[in-house]
Amino acid sequence: MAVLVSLMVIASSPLVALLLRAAWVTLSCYWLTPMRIRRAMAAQGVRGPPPRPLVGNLREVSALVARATADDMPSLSHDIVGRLMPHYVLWSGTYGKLFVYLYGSEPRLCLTDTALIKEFLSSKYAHATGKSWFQRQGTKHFIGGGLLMANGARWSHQRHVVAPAFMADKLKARAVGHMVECTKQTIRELRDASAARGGRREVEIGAHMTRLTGDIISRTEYFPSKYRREIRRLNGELEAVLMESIRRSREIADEGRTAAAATYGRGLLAMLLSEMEKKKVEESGGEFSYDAQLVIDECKTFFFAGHETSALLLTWAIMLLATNPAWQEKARAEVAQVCGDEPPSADHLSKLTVLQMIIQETLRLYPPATLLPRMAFEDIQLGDLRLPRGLSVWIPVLAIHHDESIWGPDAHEFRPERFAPGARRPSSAAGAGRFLPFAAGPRNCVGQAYALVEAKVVLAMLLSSFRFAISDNYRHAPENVLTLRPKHGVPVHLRPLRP
Ligand code: HEM
Repeated sequence: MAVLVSLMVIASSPLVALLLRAAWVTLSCYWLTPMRIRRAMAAQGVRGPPPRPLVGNLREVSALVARATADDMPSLSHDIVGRLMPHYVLWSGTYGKLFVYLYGSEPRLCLTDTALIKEFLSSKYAHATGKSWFQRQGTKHFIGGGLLMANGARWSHQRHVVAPAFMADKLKARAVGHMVECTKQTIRELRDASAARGGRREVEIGAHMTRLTGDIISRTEYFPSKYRREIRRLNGELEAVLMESIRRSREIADEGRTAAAATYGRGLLAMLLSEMEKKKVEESGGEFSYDAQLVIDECKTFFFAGHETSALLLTWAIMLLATNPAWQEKARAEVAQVCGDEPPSADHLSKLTVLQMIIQETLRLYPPATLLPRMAFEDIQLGDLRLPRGLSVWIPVLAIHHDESIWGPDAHEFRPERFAPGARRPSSAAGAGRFLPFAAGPRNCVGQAYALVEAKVVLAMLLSSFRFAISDNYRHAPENVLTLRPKHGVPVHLRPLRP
């Protein structure tokens, strides 16, 4: 009795109460809630590996991935799921394709059923799902409140503002010309680089594609020129450059009081600035408005979301063409027939169907984003499943793209003909949920049309300028560092086709 009384006295002290509360919150966040969610899934027959306190199954995931990617692949095989997602292969084999594991304290449900994926990514759950606290924390200092990590009403508002900049007709009107000009410059650099190698003519094409897509997005969206180079190292300076650019644009608009859109010009940055101006003039008093920091976050989001992913698509496509000369010739012949000696124009693009098939097949085998994560912010009924609030749903895009039960026994082979017009279309309604390089539903990639136009323009121009073959120095070692990339780059031999 005396012990109980002393405990009650101690607990009534404010400091101790605070400490007890902190301990309770920590215990609840890191163990009790994840365990409750895990039990709720187990009650529905969805199981998974037993977790450890605090780390969950994190150590196993890290150890399995480290072991699987320690060496290069022995052959140029596209069967890469076991290498990049060994935990998926292990646990889906043990517990079935629907399983739960704990990434640290975050319970994650692995979802591969294509009908359920289609429903889950539909507009029905656009506001009930989003980016988790962990994800947002990880990118907070990088892309901040930009579209990629926004949730709920803020996300809708931001998406509504930026989406028009990426409509197909706008792209055709202004982006194709920038893409052609930037690619011409890269072709000159590639000619010089391969000539300088004195006969060997080998270049690491990935580095050139990264520079090229960086140039294209910054020029298309009218980002300041300083934006274009070594963006990662310049993160702080970059903010200052953008801030200065925003300040000057606003001063000009204030002096002239001209319509903001006309003053700022066109493109993403211009649209964001005029949106900011509009809110300032209207003094909307609404819950949401763009301020300078959010404009900066949005610009950075678009640069990072649209730069690396596009470069990887181009790099993997060149690797696949360099190792499949028959498809390379077929695509080159199509470009010659459609474009003649001209650079590709907006009108040519829809006629480049072989190139389109090659791009789709590249995105299937090597999707730059291998996973789609979405957190359930409220309880969700998905088919027969009840997903409790706080559960993260992970869609393993790479595994779905390589699934033999969906794509057939040749799922790991490069066969662009599966995307031929008239072939059984994976992107058709019946196949929705199985081809997800750009996600799906209202929260899909807002830059999808831009990325596809860019890939066609660049590949068409490279194909008509060079014949490429993979170098003996190529080491096939795909790795997943946020995006799916070739660990040692892609060295190719280039043979110029025109003087
Ligand atoms: C081959 C190139 C590309 C691929 C494979 C790709 C893939 C994706 C994927 C899978 C998502 C969904 C991510 C998620 O919700 O977790 C996404 C979103 C996004 N992408 Fe792309 N992307 C590409 C190019 C681009 C380009 C060129 C831009 C911009 C110019 C862009 C801007 C964005 C933005 C802003 C989002 C967030 C959209 C939202 O949450 O509403 N992407 N992308």
